[in-house]
Amino acid sequence: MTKVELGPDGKPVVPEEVLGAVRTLIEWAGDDPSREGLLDTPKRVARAWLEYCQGYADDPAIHLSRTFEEVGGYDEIVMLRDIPFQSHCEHHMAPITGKASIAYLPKDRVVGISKLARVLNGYARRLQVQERLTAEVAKCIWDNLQPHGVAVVIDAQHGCMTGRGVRTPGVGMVTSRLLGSFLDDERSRKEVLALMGY
Ligand SMILES: Nc1nc2c(ncn2[C@@H]2O[C@H](COP(=O)(O)OP(=O)(O)OP(=O)(O)O)[C@@H](O)[C@H]2O)c(=O)[nH]1
Ligand SMILES: [Zn+2]
Repeated sequence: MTKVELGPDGKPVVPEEVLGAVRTLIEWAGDDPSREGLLDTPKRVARAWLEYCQGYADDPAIHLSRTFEEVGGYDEIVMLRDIPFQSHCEHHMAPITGKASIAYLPKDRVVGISKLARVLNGYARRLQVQERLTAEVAKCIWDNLQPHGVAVVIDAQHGCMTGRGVRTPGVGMVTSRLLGSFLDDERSRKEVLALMGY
């Protein structure tokens, strides 16, 4: 990721070529980038995209580096259900809006529960396809916590299918990645999917 400089107002400085690119897009789309309402738009758009893509500056594995072992012998499923998130599809840079359920079956140690949502955001705030997002979140938890099982299910709507193209508002894309005991053991798989509400 390009190093971002902060201006005196504490906001990111936007290079002239980025401003120019947004101006060109506005013009190409049919509007006049020099009219008053659009004058500051390139700067806002550029800064907004830095936020949408904040994940490039994040190493999601770091969020899983602090674990706790004293959990009273708890060795059942730990889950964050229906975490709302936003991402952007890498094909159209259109919003992907949805919810993710993330579960793992701990082996000896657990992680602070907010960290699962942080891992999700670290990968979601990039240009994505939903399949890769699902797989990356699962792999990060699998590699770093080395649990007995990991399950990630994402249900999301794609702006490129609602606001344009095929225009099918309301349709959800569902993806899942199950690893370890959630993949191998039918009883565990059924239990985790039932807890997620599937
Ligand atoms: N598998 C998958 N497809 C996605 C995702 N996000 C967007 N897409 C699809 O990416 C595809 C890109 O297809 P193209 O034919 O190259 O692009 P397009 O002409 O804009 O396609 P339409 O959206 O059908 O108008 C579309 O079918 C999108 O629905 C995603 O996360 N996963
Ligand atoms: Zn798309």
